[in-house]
Amino acid sequence: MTGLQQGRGIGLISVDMIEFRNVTLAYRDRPVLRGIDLTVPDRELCALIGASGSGKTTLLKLVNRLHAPDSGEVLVDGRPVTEFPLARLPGFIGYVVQEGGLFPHLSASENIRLALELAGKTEALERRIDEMLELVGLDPAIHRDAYPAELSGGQRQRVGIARAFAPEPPIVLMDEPFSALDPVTRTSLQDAVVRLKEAFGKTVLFVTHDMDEAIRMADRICVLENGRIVQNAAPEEILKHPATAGVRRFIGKEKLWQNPDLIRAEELTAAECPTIRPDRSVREALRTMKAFETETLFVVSDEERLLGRVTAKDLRARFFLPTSIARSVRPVEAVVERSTTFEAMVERELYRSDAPIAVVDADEKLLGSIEHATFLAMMSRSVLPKGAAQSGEAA
Ligand SMILES: Nc1ncnc2c1ncn2[C@@H]1O[C@H](COP(=O)(O)OP(=O)(O)OP(=O)(O)O)[C@@H](O)[C@H]1O
Repeated sequence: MTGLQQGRGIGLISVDMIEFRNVTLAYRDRPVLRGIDLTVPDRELCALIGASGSGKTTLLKLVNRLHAPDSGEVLVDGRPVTEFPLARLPGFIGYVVQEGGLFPHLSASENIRLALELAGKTEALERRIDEMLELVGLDPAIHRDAYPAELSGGQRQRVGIARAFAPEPPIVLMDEPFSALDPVTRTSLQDAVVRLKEAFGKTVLFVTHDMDEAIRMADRICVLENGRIVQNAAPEEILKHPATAGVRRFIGKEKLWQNPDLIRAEELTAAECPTIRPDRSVREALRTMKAFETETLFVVSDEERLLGRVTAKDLRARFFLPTSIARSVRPVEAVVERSTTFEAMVERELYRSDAPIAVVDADEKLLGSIEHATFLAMMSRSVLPKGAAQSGEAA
């Protein structure tokens, strides 16, 4: 839902986009942000990532005016943030910090109610509070009257998230909200935020140190180094083509392999994939197999469309017959499109057969094949369910 449709009463806003235009900022003459140009499109989650001191938090705080740039502009929906009345910002921009940033003297429900009231919401507050607590996985009957000191770190964080999203602000800023949490709570809250963002259509700017978190949650990852953006791209692009040595180090060597949803069939496809036409003789097929040291050949039409495959075992039985291979062509069990992810291939349990996997384009033209050994090697490098990897090795 757009700002206009929500009728926030702060002008004719129709898109919830954040823009930084050539923003610079220095603390006591020490440059912290050096010419930042960044657009966070409507409804996207952008993760700001970078080493400690690279300027992430400072950049984030420019949006809700906790800092002001020395030069350049910060725009929300094309309007400088300085035009938005400070008093209305809480209803317009949600803000979550580490440990939730709750008011300690207010209960969970009072913390959320205050955010709703500041945003000018007056109706059905109690129902809204309970709904929000439930959305972040807290039981209102147990937690609504608890004070922050009576909640665990993860629960405080959940209340903080509920409070930020409760007024349905079009923009949510999150500053390392999960860094103090154990991995299980962390994952569950990461999923909760992505769910809330999708459900309410929010634009989220999210500061993190953790590349796994960024990959899991973000539509775009913006890497900061020393006050400059060195790369701003989709997680897949960052993993496959890190722009600088610094980004590469930040990602770590194995990160791509740990994200099988980002690896595509075409990247595993062997360049050399011998094929044969269906009118060729059995002898020719066997000769080709011998030359390429393979036990199977894909059969393709003159237009390179995949028709099936032949195996050496089947053909040897017909060796003395002066016939074409046409009658020995069998269907290909495993066919994937070039963009199919490795994760999807594992879900289809393609590791169970030792036949090569055919990779085709949208017109079913054969592009190449993925060897069984390549598939298994990938599985052993990836963090896939152990059972899957083991049964693959046994196949
Ligand atoms: N109020 C301030 N006064 C002076 N210097 C500051 C102030 N706030 C931040 N800095 C400096 O600005 C630089 C960037 O700080 P910032 O908090 O934006 O970095 P960050 O990337 O978010 O770091 P971290 O990951 O450690 O939170 C740091 O060198 C910090 O010391």
